[in-house]
Parts: sequence; structure tokens; C-alpha cells
Amino acid sequence: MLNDTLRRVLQQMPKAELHIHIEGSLEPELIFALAERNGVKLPYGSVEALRAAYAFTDLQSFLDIYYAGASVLLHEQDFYDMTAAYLRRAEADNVRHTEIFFDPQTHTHRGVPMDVIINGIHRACQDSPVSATLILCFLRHLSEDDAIATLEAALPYRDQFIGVGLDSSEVGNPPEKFARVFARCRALGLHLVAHAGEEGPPAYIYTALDTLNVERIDHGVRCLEDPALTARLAKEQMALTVCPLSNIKLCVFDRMERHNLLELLDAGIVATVNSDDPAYFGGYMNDNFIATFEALPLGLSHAQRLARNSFAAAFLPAAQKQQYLDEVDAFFAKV
Ligand SMILES: Nc1ncnc2[nH]cnc12
Ligand SMILES: [Zn+2]
Repeated sequence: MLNDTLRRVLQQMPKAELHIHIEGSLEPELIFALAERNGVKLPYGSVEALRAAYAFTDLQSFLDIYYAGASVLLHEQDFYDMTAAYLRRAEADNVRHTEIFFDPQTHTHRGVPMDVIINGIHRACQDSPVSATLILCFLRHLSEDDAIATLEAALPYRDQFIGVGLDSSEVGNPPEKFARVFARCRALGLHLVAHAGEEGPPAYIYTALDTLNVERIDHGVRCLEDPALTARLAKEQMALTVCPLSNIKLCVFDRMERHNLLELLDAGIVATVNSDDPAYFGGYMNDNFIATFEALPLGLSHAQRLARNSFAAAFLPAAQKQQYLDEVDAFFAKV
């Protein structure tokens, strides 16, 4: 059990979130409200029936429901409302800065225009007291040509996102499938990240680094299967955006006591804690911290390190980053 001090510290410490899919923040109540507002018929009769379907066996079983949930998003105000709801939750968890993933292809393939998606999400970010930037993710189960067309469609809104990522079904869709589009994004000065080593093997982490030139690895927890890779990630201070509750819900680890977050930290890796798809996986940032610290032998020094890592790994100007790091240290000096 967590003592009261540690619980309070986890809740109140300043933190950044670096791995959140905005479509994964759609709570069942909002899915039903938007379905009604937009006249969309859902294959579930009630909020309870939808929630009961959240019993996942692997990544794909989750993605099928996640894409169905996103089908209620049609208008700019829907994207605004979804994002504003997430940002209120983040603010309540003392998230000071968040880098939000969005999946345009999930929506453009249903006929929703790119400007509707980006403007709705971006406007909610501007209206929030939480610092928020956007990362456009390509769906890796689709073709690279589709990713390239998506990038072209998003370029008129280039100033509204800071980077690109790679998500969706990992196994069978290795990073190198997207070498050309990532090279183009790099030339455009976009930040680069990719999901790798969630369900996929360490080889996918190598190609995310060496072929795509990513600056962070999303998940990456399977790196520990390869000692040379683990040592390299530590040496290069390549951050991993770890999502503990997600890993349990998608059966990457069978229970939290078996999660490898502490081993990653002990190996010298810049691991961070994040929520991934909080509406589907049982919690937002503080729920992830509390569940992990309850299950693993982690203490105050780990909390400080994780809070520092979250800002150190953020795509922020150096001065702003230092300000947040100083804020973390000032917070822990008073604990
Ligand atoms: N955990 C995850 N892995 C891959 N793609 C995703 N899309 C949303 N959540 C994801
Ligand atoms: Zn993810």
C-alpha cells in the first residue's frame, strides 16, 4: 500500500504527459452524447454495455473498439469537446505540459476534412491553461502512400503540430515501412517519434532509431530482451514513453507487479509514465503513477526522477524545459 505522503506527492508533483492518444480519451459517456448529437448509431445499447466490451486480450482487440468509438467524431466542435475534456483531466492531475497524439486517418477515411480535425483539437489546446502541443500519428496498418497523402493534407496546418508519430497495429508493420515519409518529415523540421517494442520485437526499436531517426520511443518496454539495445538506449538517453495501465490492459505484462518500469530506470533509461488511452485503460496520469507505485518498490526518489524525465524528454525550448525541471526540484525540496 502507498503511504499518504507518497500518494500526495504523485498527485501534486508537476509532470508532463508525452504519450496520450486524444481519441483514447473519449469516455463512454461522451461517445454516447456525441452519437446522439450527430445521429450516429452505435453497436452498443448503453454506456454500460460499451464499458463491458473493454475486456482486451491484445492490442488489436483494443484497436477495433477504439476505432468504433472514434466514429462519433464528425464536427470541429466534437474534436474540441473531446480535447477540452482531456485537458481538464490533465490539469486536475497537475500535468503542466502535454504532447497529444491524434490519428487523422481514422477520421479522413470517414470523410471528415483535415481542417475540422486539426482546428478542433488545436483550438481546445489554445483555450486550456495546460501547455499542449500536437503530434500527428500515421496509422501503420495502412500504406506508406496513405501516410504521405495524409502528411500533404496536413501541411497547410503545419504550424499547428510539432511532430509526427507512428501507431496502430505494430506486429507485421515495422518502422522501416515508413522510411520515406519519416525522411520527408525530418526534412520539414518535424519532431519524430514511433511506437516500437510494445508488442513488436526489439528489432522494431532498432529500425525506429536507425531508419526513422526518432527522438523518443513510444512504449519500448521490450528493449530489455536485448541487453545491447538496453545499454544503447541508456547511453543515448533515448526516452521511452511507458504506459503502465495500458500494458496491463493489453496483456503486455500479466499484472502490474510484473511490469518492468523499475528495471528500465535501474538500467539508466529515461523512462516516463503516461496514460496512452486513459478512457479505455482505467485511468489518467495520476492513476498510472499510483497503480505503478502501489505494485512496485518505487519511492520518492523515483517519483522525482520520473517527473524530471517527463520534462527532460519533452519537445520544449531549453529555457522552458529548465523552468519546469526547476519547478520539479523546488516541489521535491519541500516534501
Ligand atoms: N497503445 C497503442 N498502441 C498502438 N496504437 C495505438 N493507438 C492508440 N493506442 C495505441
Ligand atoms: Zn500509444
